[in-house]
Amino acid sequence: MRTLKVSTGEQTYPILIGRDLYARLPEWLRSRGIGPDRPLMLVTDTHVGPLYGEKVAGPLRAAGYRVGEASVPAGESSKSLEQLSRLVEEGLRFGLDRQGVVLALGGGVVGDLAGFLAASYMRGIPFVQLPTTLLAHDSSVGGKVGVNHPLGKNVIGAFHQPLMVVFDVSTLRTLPRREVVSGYAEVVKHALIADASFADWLLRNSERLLRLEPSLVEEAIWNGCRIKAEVVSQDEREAGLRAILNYGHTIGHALEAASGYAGLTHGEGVAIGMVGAAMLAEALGTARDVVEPTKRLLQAFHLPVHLAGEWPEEKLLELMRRDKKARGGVYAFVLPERIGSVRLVRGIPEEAIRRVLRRLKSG
Ligand SMILES: NC(=O)c1ccc[n+]([C@@H]2O[C@H](COP(=O)([O-])OP(=O)(O)OC[C@H]3O[C@@H](n4cnc5c(N)ncnc54)[C@H](O)[C@@H]3O)[C@@H](O)[C@H]2O)c1
Ligand SMILES: O=C(O)C(=O)C[C@@H](O)[C@H](O)[C@H](O)COP(=O)(O)O
Ligand SMILES: [Zn+2]
Repeated sequence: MRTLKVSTGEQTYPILIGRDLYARLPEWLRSRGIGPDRPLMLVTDTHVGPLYGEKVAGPLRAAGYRVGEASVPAGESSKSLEQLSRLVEEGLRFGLDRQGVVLALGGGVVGDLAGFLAASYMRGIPFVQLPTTLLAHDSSVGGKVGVNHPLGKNVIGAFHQPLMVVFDVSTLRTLPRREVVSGYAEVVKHALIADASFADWLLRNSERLLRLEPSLVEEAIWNGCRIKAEVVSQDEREAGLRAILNYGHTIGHALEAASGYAGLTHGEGVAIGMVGAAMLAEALGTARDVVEPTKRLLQAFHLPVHLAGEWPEEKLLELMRRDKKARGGVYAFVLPERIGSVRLVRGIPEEAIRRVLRRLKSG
């Protein structure tokens, strides 16, 4: 098992990465001060629950914990106020009180939704992240929790750090191929923003990583979590530095919202968004030779690098003006300086973004 730590001003919590870890949850919960007198509510989705729900709940019940279970429909549309409200109802019926703890078992959708449940339920109770997708190496770390709104991605949410992150990588065996590919977008993002040698390593090992060779996948997840943990530990609430984790997300989030959270996965949107940001940097003259290496790395993981189909330009621009990094409707993008380094740039001219959107469409 590999471990990492996230240290914000107020708390420090562990990230545990390894195989067949759920049997040790009772021991780790107790070490974090959560004994069997505390009610636990396991939140999962309709794909993950039948596969791994019992693997999590079984050892906890055997150790004397009372475990309630709630499941949401699999997919991005469950990151909604409606599902949040349903989970609150399930929590109340189960008897989840202020001593309670939420266990988020699933990908980023469950992690963000159940995390926001924990952040808001009775004004805040603890939660544990149990990620089951590759992409969730990102979403389970750092405490950004929330739900979507038709007019903007993640616009209802909070910062609420988990008690711990337990990433049992054995769960990745059942992940559909499209979600494996999608998850690598955020791994690639972590390399592109902070670690050029990790980017080289990813390029050299892409085929083995796509085949989910266990030791390599663990190495990739560990490195992605390491980079994320370092950034979050320096700037928990995105006062400055943390914005670099949003590389590729100005365009990516606009694409997700414009498609009604149904057209493409988060990772696919981020992949296209990173190519767009690299194009923007080259067009504005703030970086050279970033588009081709970015595309090469994404394509090595079979990720999309251009926009297929019809996309409403005006709507995308409107969504980007409302992006959380924007101020007063002025566009803000995280742009590459070179492979392994990015920075937040405000005041991007609209015409430059239009040209990039057209270039992304033309392939
Ligand atoms: N909070 C953050 O910092 C952060 C970071 C990155 C992404 N996100 C959010 O994460 C979400 C995307 O997460 P995701 O890509 O994990 O999607 P997801 O949670 O929808 O999971 C993808 C699909 O895989 C299924 N699945 C999950 N684990 C499985 C397993 N082990 N075996 C079989 N099927 C499994 C799910 O049921 C779902 O159908 C987005 O909403 C995005 O905004 C948040
Ligand atoms: O943790 C962060 O900070 C990130 O930006 C990580 C992103 O990968 C993630 O998608 C996050 O949810 C986006 O945050 P948002 O504030 O742009 O909604
Ligand atoms: Zn993301």
